[in-house]
Amino acid sequence: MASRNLKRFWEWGRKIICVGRNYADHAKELKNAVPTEPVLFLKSPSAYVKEGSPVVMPYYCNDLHHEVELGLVIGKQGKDIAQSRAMEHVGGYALCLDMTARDTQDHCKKKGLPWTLAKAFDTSCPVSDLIPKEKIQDPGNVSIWLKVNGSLRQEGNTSAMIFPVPFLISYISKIITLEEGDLILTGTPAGVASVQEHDEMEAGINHVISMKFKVEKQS
Ligand SMILES: O=C([O-])CC(=O)C(=O)O
Ligand SMILES: [Mg+2]
Repeated sequence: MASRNLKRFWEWGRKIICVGRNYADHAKELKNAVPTEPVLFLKSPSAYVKEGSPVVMPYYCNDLHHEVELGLVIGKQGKDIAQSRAMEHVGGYALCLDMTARDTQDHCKKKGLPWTLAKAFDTSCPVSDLIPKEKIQDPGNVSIWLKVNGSLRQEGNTSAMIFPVPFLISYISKIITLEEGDLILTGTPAGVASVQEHDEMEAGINHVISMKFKVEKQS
């Protein structure tokens, strides 16, 4: 039994584990090779932001990108989880944005540096409310979309993931123990692009949830 209510998982201060390049169309649009193993990175728990508060572009960033992603909220602790049991560890879902300082990431890639400044800054992880597990019958067939100022920028289906959800949970849990309240971001489909100060991003999962966030610049 959960000791706390998973409904406010973003307040738990737990890990945010992100999968990169999990859609071939997105890997290609950024001229990255399609991976043969998952690409993993972390966000800080202070990256969480909820509807009503803005996404704040860091002072060193001049090219902030949106990435809409399906999030898996872990409901049960586990290590070395078999793929066949992976879904038992999912307590629910969340719609997430993996906000990325793309210019900073390009710099880090060229210099062989970690992506922390590009990916883990405060407000880099806008999240929806918890989506109850039963509202998503199959995490391998979910349509996600994102608009900026009303124009559609990203539209994808999780069926296009290179590494599907049970594989990701099993793979990650061999390396990092999954705990209740952790969040896994499963990667973004194609269409990532820049947002500017005062832009409004709206993202959704058809018939399930939608959310809006304004962009501000750090002073
Ligand atoms: O920054 C990137 O392109 C990697 C990533 O997060 C994703 O594919 O979702
Ligand atoms: Mg991403």
